[in-house]
Amino acid sequence: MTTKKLSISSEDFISTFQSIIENNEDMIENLNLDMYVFHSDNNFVCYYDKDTRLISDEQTKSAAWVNPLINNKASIDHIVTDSGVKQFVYSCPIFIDQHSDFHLIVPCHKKEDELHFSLQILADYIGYLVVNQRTKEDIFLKSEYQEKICEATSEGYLTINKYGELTYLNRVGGKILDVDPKKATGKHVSELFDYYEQMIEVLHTGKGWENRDFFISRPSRRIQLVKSSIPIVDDDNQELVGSIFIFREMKVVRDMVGNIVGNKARFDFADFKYKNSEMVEFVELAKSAAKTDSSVLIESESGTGKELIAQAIHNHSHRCNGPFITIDCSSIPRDLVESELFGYVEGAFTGARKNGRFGKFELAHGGTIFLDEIGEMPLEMQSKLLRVIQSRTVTRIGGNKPTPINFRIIAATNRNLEEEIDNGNFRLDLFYRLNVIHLSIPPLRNRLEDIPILANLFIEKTATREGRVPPLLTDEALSDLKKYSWPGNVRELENVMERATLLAEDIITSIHLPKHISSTHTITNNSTCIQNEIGETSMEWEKVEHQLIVDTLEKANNNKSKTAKILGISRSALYDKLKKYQIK
Ligand SMILES: Nc1ncnc2c1ncn2[C@@H]1O[C@H](COP(=O)(O)OP(=O)(O)OP(=O)(O)O)[C@@H](O)[C@H]1O
Repeated sequence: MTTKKLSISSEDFISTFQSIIENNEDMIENLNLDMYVFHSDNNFVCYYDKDTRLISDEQTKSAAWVNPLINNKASIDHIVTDSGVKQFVYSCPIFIDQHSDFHLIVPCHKKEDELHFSLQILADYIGYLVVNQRTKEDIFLKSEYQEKICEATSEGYLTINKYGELTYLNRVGGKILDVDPKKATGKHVSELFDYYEQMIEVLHTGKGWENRDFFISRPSRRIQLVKSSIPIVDDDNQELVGSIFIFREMKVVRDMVGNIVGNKARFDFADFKYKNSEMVEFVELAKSAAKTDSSVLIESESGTGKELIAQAIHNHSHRCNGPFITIDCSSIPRDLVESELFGYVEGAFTGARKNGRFGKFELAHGGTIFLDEIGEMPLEMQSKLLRVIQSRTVTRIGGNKPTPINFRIIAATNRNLEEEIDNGNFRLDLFYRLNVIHLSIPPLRNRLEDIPILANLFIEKTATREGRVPPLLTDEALSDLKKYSWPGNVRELENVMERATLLAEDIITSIHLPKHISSTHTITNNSTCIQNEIGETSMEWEKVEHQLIVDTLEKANNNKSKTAKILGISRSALYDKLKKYQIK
């Protein structure tokens, strides 16, 4: 085994030498000798003057005579000093971790084996103290570093010894567990925590675990923790000496996940544009719904702004700082709905992730859960959802512990749920639970006065995105927009205006609108001619758009959210386009 060489400076050496002199005054006085210390590279380190009893690191006396004495062996030599005096010199290597970095050189008038023996003991003692001092400093520094790291982290750290006694708890840990680290240290975990059995289990099995979740009862509250445990084994005898526990509050983990996944509501009521009096009433009702914590059911046609209103309600409610979790019940594969909503524990089914997974309900803790297209939810899931709403708890698939969740539900559908109930597709009891506050957004065809404001909003949005001046919407085009029935509501208008803005230069006229909306082709020969021209231009545009979508999809590895983001359109707009161009 190679010994690691301890690096030690002359300054450190002198300070250790100094403390030996001070602490062993009698012995040093008895020796009554001047002492030199040299480094193995023949450099002078320090000198102890027996008369003044001081150590000096200034080479006041020439010591060239000492050079031949510096070697790894203890020796006694009869030499002539620089001043011409003949004397014996004892040379004793000072071993520091088996390396003789320093040498104790002691001139003396007569040769005494016993004295040489005592000096070698002194040299060994110096070596021992230097190592000891350095090790103590290293250990101190290491534990200081470790403590500083543990205190600076946002996670809770706790250590127990092999007897199950708490040996360390950091400040964050103390706060999470509602325990004073100073008072708790030294106590057995069974006196401190109600989940101590899992902690002791690590000491019995010697096996740690990662990211398990726990519920613990504290005097003031019940909290859910995510915890990992690392057993500590003594390298020398392979004995288990304790365990470290690292933990976080689940709430913090959820917030973190939420921030990464982007579970935030973006829209506010100010983003909702309208003029129509029915809409004024609707928004007032939605605003008062925001002040309550009751479930809301929004039943409206597709594209009317249900999600926008759900986000605005959340942002206007006392839950505005909590997560806003959207679940699109129509897009989750049937057999994945349960795990998406409620999560699962490790080993719940083949292919289940190690350590299990959160469900969307858990992620919504403290916030709002938006169940979009609730009418598409499979019947068997409806009863599970009802249970969750009633009990306000979620049990992960394969688990047996219900987790209390604080959430508010806003559900939306473009189906007529009462009809679905009559047809046996929707549970009446779930409908009652969801329909505490009922909201319905009027379809766009019933609020023509909203068309100009919305059309201009979308023209501006597209032009800004393209870095252009927004084109002017002509009365002719506006009149066409008002005549159309808008089955796809505001979303359809948004797409039409986006397309028109891209096709037009300074003004948007009828010719920039899709054939089924535009009146141009029915008016004059001249217009028909223009229509034909524009028809070709539109076809050109569609070709370009088609290719653009295909290329972007390829770039985004067929990830639709990413593709929609790159193209600067909503996911649903992308789906519409995929359908339109029959892109699989
Ligand atoms: N009054 C409005 N003011 C501004 N934008 C609106 C308004 N209504 C709808 N929108 C916009 O229309 C688009 C469709 O809205 P949203 O997705 O909320 O509709 P939806 O009713 O949830 O649709 P679906 O039923 O298909 O899920 C969004 O881009 C939204 O911002």
